[in-house]
Amino acid sequence: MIAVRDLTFRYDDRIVLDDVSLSIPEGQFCLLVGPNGSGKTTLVRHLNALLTPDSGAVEVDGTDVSEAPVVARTTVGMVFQHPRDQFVAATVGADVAFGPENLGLDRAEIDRRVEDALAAVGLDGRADERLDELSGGEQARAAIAGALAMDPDYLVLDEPLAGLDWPARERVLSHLDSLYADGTALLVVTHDLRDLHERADRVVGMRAGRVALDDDPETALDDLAALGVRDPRC
Ligand SMILES: Nc1ncnc2c1ncn2[C@@H]1O[C@H](COP(=O)(O)OP(=O)(O)OP(=O)(O)O)[C@@H](O)[C@H]1O
Repeated sequence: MIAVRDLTFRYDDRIVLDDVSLSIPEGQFCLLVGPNGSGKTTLVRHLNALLTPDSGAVEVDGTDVSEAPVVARTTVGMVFQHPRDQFVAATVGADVAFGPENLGLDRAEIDRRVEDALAAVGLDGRADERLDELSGGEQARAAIAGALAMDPDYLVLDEPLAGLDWPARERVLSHLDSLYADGTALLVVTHDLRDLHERADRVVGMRAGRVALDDDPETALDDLAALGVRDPRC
């Protein structure tokens, strides 16, 4: 379980997360919604210790992530909205292999994970291409592949479908389905609930740094407009 307890965080003097408490159980498919600037990205960046709380704590499977950031980053995979920021290598294959290499896996296992992850996002056969020569959507898919190759227990995706063409979108959704079926917890930050709402177990909504909504997807529908989120049925 990911347990966020009484988390408060400021940028400079401005409170961006205000006493947030939230638990995400193993295997749950949870959507995180809310208006621009409500604190969604700031919250998820705490889940694997990319940010440190001013007060409160985040625990993953009972371990405080600030005390064990490497364990947290292995257990909680993260795909950001601007994939360029998260690449560490020049080519697609080297970047996707980077995480598994750091887990100390043997070469055959690394190669298998890279191959599977690239196939899952439709980038098979493109391992040797330079990341800076890919389109925005292809970069987004490479970033997702990087997280998939880590085989995390919890996977956080910030707007994973934005900018993807229809076949890539379908491929990513179908891969999310199989991860979920295999027991991976998914936390998807999004402004667009289409194709996600019906898959989710839960919708959490943020407003001004606080949790303003936490409900099952059907019940949450009535409260989406108040959070500036479009009803996926419209
Ligand atoms: N590096 C930073 N330095 C200072 N303020 C920041 C920084 N990053 C975010 N903020 C501020 O923190 C607040 C919350 O930002 P955050 O990115 O968490 O919101 P969000 O809900 O993810 O928004 P969006 O839907 O636009 O992605 C915003 O007001 C933003 O301006």
